[in-house]
Amino acid sequence: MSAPLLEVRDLVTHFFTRAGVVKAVDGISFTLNPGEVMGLVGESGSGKSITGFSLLGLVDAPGRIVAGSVKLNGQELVGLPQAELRRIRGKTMSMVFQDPAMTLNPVLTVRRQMRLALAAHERMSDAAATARCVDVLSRVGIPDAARRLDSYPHEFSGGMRQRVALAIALLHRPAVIVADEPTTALDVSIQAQILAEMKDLVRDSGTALIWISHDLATVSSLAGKMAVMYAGRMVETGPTGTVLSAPRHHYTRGLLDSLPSQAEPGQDLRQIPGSTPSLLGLPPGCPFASRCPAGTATCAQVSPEITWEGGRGFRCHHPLVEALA
Ligand SMILES: Nc1ncnc2c1ncn2[C@@H]1O[C@H](COP(=O)(O)OP(=O)(O)OP(=O)(O)O)[C@@H](O)[C@H]1O
Repeated sequence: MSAPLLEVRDLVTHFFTRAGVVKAVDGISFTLNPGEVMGLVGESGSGKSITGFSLLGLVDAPGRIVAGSVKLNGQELVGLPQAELRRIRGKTMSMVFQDPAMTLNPVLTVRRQMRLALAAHERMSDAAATARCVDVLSRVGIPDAARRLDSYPHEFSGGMRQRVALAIALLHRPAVIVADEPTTALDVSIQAQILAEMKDLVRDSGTALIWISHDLATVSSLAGKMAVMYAGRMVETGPTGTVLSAPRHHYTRGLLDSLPSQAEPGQDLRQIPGSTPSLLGLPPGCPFASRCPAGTATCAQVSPEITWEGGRGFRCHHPLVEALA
């Protein structure tokens, strides 16, 4: 069997702060093949964004990758000099952020920024560059793209701005896109449109997509497989339908129980009791132990290794066995 497009093994990223070591990403492993979409879910602060940044070599001091491997088309990215990572970023692997302002420069027209992004990796005639820009803008749902090229970011609505940022990420037809909550700040109807467009893009281009979100509904509609993060760790992973219908980890179950559709009409949503632990002083065992309905003394003391069963994996001493009703 050929090597996966992206292979992440035991990735660990820490921030070395005055207050101590923040274990933001603590042993993430997954593979991704062309055309696959993986959802990365978890509560705020669970390490989703830092995982995405780590893949692209975008973690700045006081943070750094301290262990693990990220292989893209078989090439190890961890430890590559920044100059080489820049050659890969935007070209073979690109990132879309929650806030399009992270990508877009407010004082440059869209044409100018796209031209600069193209020039970073390819020499092209003006005519060829314009054709490429119009093509990607049209593909992400920007009407009248040739005319809109000469607009500034503020002349677009929020949804259209995010589409422009997405178009820039797509300019070089990357093999992998890491999308960090790109629709979270948008209206629900615009979210649904962009999700539909992302599905088409992945289907038509074979691009692999990592879709970072705290929203299980978007992940369920877009991603064939998913990973659930808790306190920097990947606590469960597998095909999305299987994980959501028969979670093995109690945290995944808790997330599902807190969805509106799971609540009895007229009742408050069930929240997972307790709060997420500080990543500065994680307990020795399972970080979810103190909130877990099945937590035992062993769970508090011994960190569970990941158990792989078929295409899915989970880190739990007392995994759930029954599918959800
Ligand atoms: N520069 C930094 N210095 C210290 N700690 C940091 C730094 N950046 C991030 N962290 C820590 O890393 C942890 C993971 O952050 P991350 O942004 O990946 O979470 P997230 O799951 O993406 O959350 P959200 O959904 O809110 O974006 C957080 O607890 C945060 O405190």
